[in-house]
Amino acid sequence: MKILSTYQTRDLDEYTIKNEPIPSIDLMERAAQAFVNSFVLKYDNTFKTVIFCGIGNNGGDGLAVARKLHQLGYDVQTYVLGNSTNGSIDFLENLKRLQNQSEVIKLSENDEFHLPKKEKSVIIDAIFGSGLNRPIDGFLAIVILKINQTGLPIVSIDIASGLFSDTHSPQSAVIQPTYTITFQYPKLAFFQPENEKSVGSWEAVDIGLSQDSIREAKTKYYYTSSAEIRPLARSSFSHKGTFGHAFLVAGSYGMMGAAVLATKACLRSGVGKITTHVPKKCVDILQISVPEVIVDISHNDYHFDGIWNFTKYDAVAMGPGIGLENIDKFEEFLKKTPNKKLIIDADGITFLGQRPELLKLLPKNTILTPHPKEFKSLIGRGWENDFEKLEILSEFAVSKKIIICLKGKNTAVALPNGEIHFNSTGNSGMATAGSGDVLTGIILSFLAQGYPPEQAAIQGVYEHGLAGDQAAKNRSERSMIASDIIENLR
Ligand SMILES: NC(=O)C1=CN([C@@H]2O[C@H](COP(=O)(O)OP(=O)(O)OC[C@H]3O[C@@H](n4cnc5c(N)ncnc54)[C@H](O)[C@@H]3O)[C@@H](O)[C@H]2O)[C@@H](O)CC1
Ligand SMILES: [K+]
Repeated sequence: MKILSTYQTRDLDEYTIKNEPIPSIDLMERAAQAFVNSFVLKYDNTFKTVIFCGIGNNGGDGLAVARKLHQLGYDVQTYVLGNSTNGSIDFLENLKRLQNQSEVIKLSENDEFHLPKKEKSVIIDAIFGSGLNRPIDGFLAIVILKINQTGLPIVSIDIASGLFSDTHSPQSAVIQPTYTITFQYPKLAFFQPENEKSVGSWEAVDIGLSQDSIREAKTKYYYTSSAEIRPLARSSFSHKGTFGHAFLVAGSYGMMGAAVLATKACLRSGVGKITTHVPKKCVDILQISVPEVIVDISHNDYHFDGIWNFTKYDAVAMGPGIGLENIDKFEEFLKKTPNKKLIIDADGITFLGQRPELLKLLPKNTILTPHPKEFKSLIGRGWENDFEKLEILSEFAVSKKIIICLKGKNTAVALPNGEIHFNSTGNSGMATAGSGDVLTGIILSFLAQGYPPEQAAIQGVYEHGLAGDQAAKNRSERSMIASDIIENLR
């Protein structure tokens, strides 16, 4: 699913209005209905509903929502903030329609107002939407801070008031919603950790914007939903050679869990065969934990000490738990991999950060799977905010011609063409030791089976999160561990 900018969304709105055609007031009605359809599933009409509206089109949505909820038997209290005579055309039309049916309280600068104390209340935020063009201050900022302090659930229409859709939002008055019901597409702001409190949970509802126009819109940002996941067909005339032979370099004495988890995850993701390279004293652990693995045994008893020949394998993964003893052997390994499908994780990424000139040795489309701290060490710098981080991420993937899965909530997969694909699956239970090793195993498996590297990365991240979500359902986010993710791969 595409993630479009505010300007693109405005164009889409205009195109839809002109070409469907549909009057803009009816499009607003459709948007308000889509919001209400979702809202009523969360808050039934036993909740007192307090709606704060600005005077632009976001406020217009709020007024239409107020009317619809009133008609559904909700106890609705509607506030309009600011001078309503300056309102947008569709705002003014919706104000008229609502005032015929229900009271509207107008608030400006020095007016006293009291927020609901009733426990069973919910606030709807329709002060500003995508039209925000500067930080909120003055009277409106005070209202927003008061709303946030009520402790009541808040549902934002389209986007939290005060939050910029496409750029960094300065620390100022921003609604902190429990839930955001956004129109048609998620906004880029939703995927930035710095905005966690200004988004809450979110859902995108279809308001019927022109599909032709959406198809033509150009963007570098995408949201991976189930519709984009297309597993390769598995022929029934197959044997274990059909599904590839993976090679994994992982584990060291005391860190064998990494090798076990990555190996198992690779097998559970459909690979034909896997050979795992481990130090001599670690062989028994691996062989007993995963009888299906073929073991390639190092000369060294305890840690990674170079490998000799891996030409026969379809894809190679390097790094989980190998230790940081031998960077020279790591360099030697990279020199032997000019045409390999390759994924590098964990200690392998740390090596690249320690010796950045090695990045030149990575084959095109190599997949790296850093978490933010590892990514910082890889690029040798930090960032001022999460939007800058995305720019750096995209530029790095383009300039090095590699794929980077920057791990976290909504893991961002950056491709060599500059695109960034945000993942839609996963939960906080996956922030647990070994979870990254499982991801490496899954992506390795897909690479060995012949998935194009971009798809292996995007789909690997998606399936990893999906299995994690199932694991959290079976246990809980708190008690799940990395092995549970493997058990829930399907
Ligand atoms: N364009 C359309 O056809 C549709 C728009 N929709 C709604 O319209 C919203 C966008 O509406 P608008 O473009 O009218 O903009 P908003 O309603 O977000 O803002 C209204 C106006 O407030 C002013 N403003 C911006 N920042 C301010 C600040 N910090 N302090 C004081 N004033 C400020 C600007 O002049 C802005 O145009 C969307 O978020 C969505 O909710 C929906 O009804 C769907 C259809
Ligand atoms: K809003």
